[in-house]
Amino acid sequence: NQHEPQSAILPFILLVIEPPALMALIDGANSTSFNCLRLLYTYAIFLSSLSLSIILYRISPFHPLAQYPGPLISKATRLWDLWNAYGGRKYLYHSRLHEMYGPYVRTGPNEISVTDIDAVTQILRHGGLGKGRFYERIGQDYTPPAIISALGEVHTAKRRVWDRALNPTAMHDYEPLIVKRATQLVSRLKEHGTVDIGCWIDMLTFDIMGDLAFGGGFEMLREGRDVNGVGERIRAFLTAGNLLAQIPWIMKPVGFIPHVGQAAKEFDKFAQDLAIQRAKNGAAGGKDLWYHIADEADVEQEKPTLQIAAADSFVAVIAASDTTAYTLTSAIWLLLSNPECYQRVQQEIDSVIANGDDPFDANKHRELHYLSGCINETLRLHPALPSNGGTRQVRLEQPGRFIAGRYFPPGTSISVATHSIHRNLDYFSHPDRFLPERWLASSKLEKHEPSAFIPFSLGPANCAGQKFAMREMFGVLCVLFKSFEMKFADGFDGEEWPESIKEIYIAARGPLMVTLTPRSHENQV
Ligand code: HEM
Repeated sequence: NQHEPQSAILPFILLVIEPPALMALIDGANSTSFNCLRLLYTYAIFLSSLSLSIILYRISPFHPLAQYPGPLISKATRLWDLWNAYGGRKYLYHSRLHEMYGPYVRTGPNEISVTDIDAVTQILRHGGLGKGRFYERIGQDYTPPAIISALGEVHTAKRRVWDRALNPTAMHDYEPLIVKRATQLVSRLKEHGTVDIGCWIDMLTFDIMGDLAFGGGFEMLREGRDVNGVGERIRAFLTAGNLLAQIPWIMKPVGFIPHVGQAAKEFDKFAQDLAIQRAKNGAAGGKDLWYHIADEADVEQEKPTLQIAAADSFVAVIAASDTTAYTLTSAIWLLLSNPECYQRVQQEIDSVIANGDDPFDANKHRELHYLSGCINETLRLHPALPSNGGTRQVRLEQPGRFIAGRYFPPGTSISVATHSIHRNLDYFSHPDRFLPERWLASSKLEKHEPSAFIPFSLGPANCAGQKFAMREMFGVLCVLFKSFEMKFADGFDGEEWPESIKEIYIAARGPLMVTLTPRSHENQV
């Protein structure tokens, strides 16, 4: 069948009962005794002939996706991508496939990976394809409905709230909290000297989101570690989600495995406890993200329950912390690996942000053209969601779709290969090189296709926190470059660092060991 099952439960029951039922049917009344070996043979023959027939159909010219090129193993089974996802390098494997086969590659029996930006725009924009089966399942099986898994009108209503929570006026309210945390980061870093800078930036972004989404309480910077294991829990959740996303219909039965089901429940309970604490203690200062998400101003017709507000606020922590921290860490790695860019960006920051200025001032950020180029170049080379999150889908119950002149039958999943698009020679000259100046008006580079730059995705479900993330990244880099001279720590092999990057839905990274020396004319934030 070209359609994957909706849930594994019915197929699983059928697979278990069909062989003995067949045996009973064939033996009929002649059966005198139960023969264990014969039952095993029947299972083996039944399951192998079923698997073989499915595989033969999938790789045959009769399959509706037969015209799309791709490796035989990917056409035959999703297990191969599951294996690649397990190693965290699936996005790199897909990039290689695109180099070999072109902009449309069959990466699963019913999945196409796309790098053609015309198609990607049509897929993600209004009226394009909805979020795929993975999002549906996490919404149904694992979490109360939160923005990331919401579909249709529910998504539109939630998005309205999120857009209000992250508009310029709201962001202005958040600034004192962010500045306070950035100042704390600088003083904590001064106590150390040589640090895993990625880890400290992670603690900064988690503390900021803890303050904004739940009124505080993470206190990672103060303690110098992830006290409540928030980051660990989130990464474990994302790692599992990333694997389940490869075969979404298996999610429900996986939830019945005691340990997994328990972990999901604990995850929910953790968010609920934080929400109860925020509802009781109030904000860490002024209006925060929770104020909007929980609709404390009573603007919406329907106020969310505590459970739903908790789920959405926890999405804020998940969506905003590791993504921003990974991008900032990558920016530092790229700048340390390109000393001339490091010098230039530091000079620019020094000339625009005077001592005592607010490094989070958006008006100042507009003058930092080269820093803006560095951040864009980081997002291009190291997108925090290398595969743009989960797949989109031509819905089973609807007719097939023509996208950029190609036909996609009902049930087709489509994966947007962001990493591959960003490094595509058709869209960017010297695509693998860190060239911040390509983003400057004076750039002479031949190929530069801004529409192929999609680190925050596109369309109605693009990143709700894009402006917030940019403001935070500009501010944190200004603070760090004003406060410290940075270099790779002695004995640390900077060149090897990209090898540590793994995709766990978002990108995760290994330690980036950096030695920090306070600058003489440091900035007071
Ligand atoms: C450099 C940092 C960031 C990057 C690269 C990034 C990227 C993305 C991408 C690619 C998506 C689409 C994911 C999908 O469809 O599954 C997304 C969704 C989202 N992001 Fe971000 N993000 C960043 C930071 C943030 C921040 C700081 C916030 C909040 C303060 C945030 C909130 C969200 C939300 C709520 C969604 C879901 C939007 C929806 O479904 O309508 N993100 N982000």
